[in-house]
Amino acid sequence: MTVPAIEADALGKRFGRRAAWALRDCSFRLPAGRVCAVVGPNGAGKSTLLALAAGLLAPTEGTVTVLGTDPATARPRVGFVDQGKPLYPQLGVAETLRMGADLNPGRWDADTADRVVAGGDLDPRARIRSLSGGQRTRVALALALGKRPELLLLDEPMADLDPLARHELMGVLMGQAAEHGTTIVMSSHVVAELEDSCDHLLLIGGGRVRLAGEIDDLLAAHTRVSAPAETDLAPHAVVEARTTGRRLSALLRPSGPLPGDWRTGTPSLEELVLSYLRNPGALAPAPAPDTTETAA
Ligand SMILES: Nc1ncnc2c1ncn2[C@@H]1O[C@H](COP(=O)(O)OP(=O)(O)OP(=O)(O)O)[C@@H](O)[C@H]1O
Repeated sequence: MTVPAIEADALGKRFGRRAAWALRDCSFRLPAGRVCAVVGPNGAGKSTLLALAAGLLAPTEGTVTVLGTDPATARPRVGFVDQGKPLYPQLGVAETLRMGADLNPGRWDADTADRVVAGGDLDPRARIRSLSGGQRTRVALALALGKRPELLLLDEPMADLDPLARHELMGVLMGQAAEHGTTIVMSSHVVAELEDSCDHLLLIGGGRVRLAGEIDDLLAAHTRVSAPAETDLAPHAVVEARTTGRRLSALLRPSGPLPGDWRTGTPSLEELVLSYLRNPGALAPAPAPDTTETAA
């Protein structure tokens, strides 16, 4: 059996005995080698989940296993770029990369780290404190990629990058995944941008996993339909339905063939995510059978 990159079982976290749960009862399994999008509204628990996987927070209940072991033990094999991109402000860019090389003897990928920094036209002598938010992100990504991690956890890595830099660095990340089989887990609010690059989805809402699985499977399991307003949608599972004038528009999980006079289409990832977020009561499909098992 292939070891999953991350496996969470009834994982929960709260910051203090009386505080609300930031994350509760989260169970999912992320196969190794995938590029996974973690999406959800502000305060949903995305950063908390990534920090738990990075071993920077301890669970209040449940467990999280990373690369087959506990997060602290896995840390040398994991790269993490926090939302705040913490770096040493007094160091220069080149010094920061040298520090990365010193901290990761034997596995430092200087070519990749240098290439990421060079793409931003950064002066190697510039102090971190003098860089813009997007330039700091570039250095933080260079540091994380230089470590050549097996698992890369990125908390909103693209948020302060300009569109060209986003495109270029997304390409670097996808290249890393394709060439080295790196598992990448990235949170983002720009769902439309994730559809082409990510192959797995983890949708978090209200501290719980609302939807998880391979994006192609999730899209194939749902259908956008348009039918006359009085149509009964049973027995199909309705995620969202709205009547506008004489038409009923809905997002369904069909439980059998649909009537031929309904107009149907496959939803985009953004439509799927928005429908689930707008309808907290909508039940997610049962998890797909585990495909990480390999024949012995
Ligand atoms: N250090 C902390 N102390 C207390 N509460 C916290 C702490 N970190 C997060 N929380 C709370 O946990 C919940 C989840 O926060 P988290 O930062 O994980 O959400 P998020 O999905 O990453 O949000 P965003 O999209 O805004 O970055 C929020 O209610 C937040 O207030």
